[in-house]
Amino acid sequence: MLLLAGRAAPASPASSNLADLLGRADTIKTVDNAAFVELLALLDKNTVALSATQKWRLRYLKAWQVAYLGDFAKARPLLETIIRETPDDAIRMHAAAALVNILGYSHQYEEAYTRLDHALDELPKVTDKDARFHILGEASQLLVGAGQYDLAASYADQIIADYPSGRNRCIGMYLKVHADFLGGKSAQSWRSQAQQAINACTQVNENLFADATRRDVASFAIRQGRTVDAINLLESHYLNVVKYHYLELTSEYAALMTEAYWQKGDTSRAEEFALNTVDLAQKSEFIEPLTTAYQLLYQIDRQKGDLRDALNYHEKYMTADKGRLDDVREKALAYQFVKQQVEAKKVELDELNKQNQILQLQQALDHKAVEAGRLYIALLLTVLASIGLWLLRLKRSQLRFMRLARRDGLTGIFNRQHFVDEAEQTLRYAAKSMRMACLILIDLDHFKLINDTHGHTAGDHVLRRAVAVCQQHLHSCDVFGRIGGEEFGILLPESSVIQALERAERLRVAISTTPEGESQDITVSASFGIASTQHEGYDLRRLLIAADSALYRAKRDGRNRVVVSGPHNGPEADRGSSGDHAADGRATGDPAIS
Ligand SMILES: Nc1nc2c(ncn2[C@@H]2O[C@H](COP(=O)(O)OP(=O)(O)OP(=O)(O)O)[C@@H](O)[C@H]2O)c(=O)[nH]1
Repeated sequence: MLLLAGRAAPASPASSNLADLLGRADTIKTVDNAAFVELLALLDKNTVALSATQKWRLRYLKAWQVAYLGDFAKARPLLETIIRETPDDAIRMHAAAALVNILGYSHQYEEAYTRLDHALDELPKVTDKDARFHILGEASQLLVGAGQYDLAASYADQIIADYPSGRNRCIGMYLKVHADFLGGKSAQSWRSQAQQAINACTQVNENLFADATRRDVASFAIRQGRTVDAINLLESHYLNVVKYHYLELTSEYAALMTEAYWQKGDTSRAEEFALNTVDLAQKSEFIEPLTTAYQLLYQIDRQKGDLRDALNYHEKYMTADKGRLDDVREKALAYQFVKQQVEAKKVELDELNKQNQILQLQQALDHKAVEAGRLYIALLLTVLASIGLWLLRLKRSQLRFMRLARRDGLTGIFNRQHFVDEAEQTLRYAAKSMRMACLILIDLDHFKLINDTHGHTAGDHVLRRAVAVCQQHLHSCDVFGRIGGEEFGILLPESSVIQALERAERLRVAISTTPEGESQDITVSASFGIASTQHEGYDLRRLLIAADSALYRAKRDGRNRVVVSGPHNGPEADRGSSGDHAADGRATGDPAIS
């Protein structure tokens, strides 16, 4: 893996601005590591003056330096603490990228992919372009190792999209070309893409990445059998590559030169570069160039007929190739394992989310059910209230109809039927309790004449007034009703004949007395007939007949008088023993009661 580090002018020792120093330190860490270390020491002495974020940044740079020196065991917990504790997204992303890098170097692929996955999950919220570049670059390189070339290319594409120019665009383009090359996309378009990457990197003096791209271009040429092109390209840049002291790239160049010269038939040059590759690759355990070199040394010795050496190299080749294949398999397996775990977690999370959704729906349904229940209750109460109201109205109208059915329309007192019912009930009670009762029948005198003389309305008025007068003299237990046109009945419970006679006489006087303020033109009087249970018994029919008979006699005897029915009141009796209760009353009044 290539180092994805900044490159800038060395720090000015005169700079007193700690924030600037911090920024500068970040950019020179690989270009001038010694100056970088000095800056770290300077910043470390001035930590008090640093803000919280700057302190985290300094901690990250110090951890990075530990990793850069190759002390992965020490660097790892430092980076892990930063990832866990820093509130700054960009610093966390840089630390995660550095950790992924050292985990990859240490062949701890499973953890490297897991860390990478977490960091990539967080990436959408990271706005710092450098932090995005760092993790995307590491992702692209690590995924190439797992054989995930398309994915690696897509992360490189994101870097290219983030940077329209400059160093990071060069690196993005290199990563893209490299992933596409390993992914087998070696078409004509790839060659022009590779050229563009070389140009982009040369423009910004990133010769290392330009030469790394040339490595792929040369490898591509060897694959196509364009051996001379490959040798020319490799030879013209090999010395430059050596100067980087970047052993991985140098050993790869040497291995390619071995292949190219072998393909060309230049066995001695091929052997020279193969031994060179072995020397370089052994130092740094770069297994792929080593495999290539051993394989060719075996072939060269076999061609030379040096079978013992050939066998020796073949064994080394087999061992190196096994190691290479194991490493490739390990990376691929680790990637697949992490991917599966992530998928499983996702499924688990989806399942939890679904359960959550179901719960929420359930709650919503319960809520709706409660609401519906409330609505039903409200509806029920409304229906019940309506029914109650309706029943009340029905009862009222029933009562009104009953009253109308029982009352006389003109005077408001009981009509004939109701009077009969009530009187019969009162008489039954009186009979049971052996108490006397009397029935008085009242008939207005010459009422037809009043109607004829003063009109029907005046007649109605006379009727209402006569009723009102009677009501003034009634007791609460008396039963009062209109029997016919101008005829009324009063049943007096617990009343003797004498009492009935007295009360009838009071009524007679009251009716015939014209109230003050009323016209004296209308002369009103009434005749009264009284029957008592003492003589007639408690049958209403008999009482009515007897009272009517007495009333008839009152009319016959001159009206405006009271006559009591009874044996003493017969035509003879009237004048006999009783001495005629209703003596000579005239229409003018003054009835004589004996
Ligand atoms: N204004 C009015 N007149 C009524 C009503 N009901 C009955 N009448 C009248 O009352 C009169 C009763 O007349 P009659 O039966 O001849 O008796 P009268 O004229 O009172 O004579 P005597 O009973 O013999 O004194 C009739 O002319 C009826 O039309 C009513 O509700 N209003």
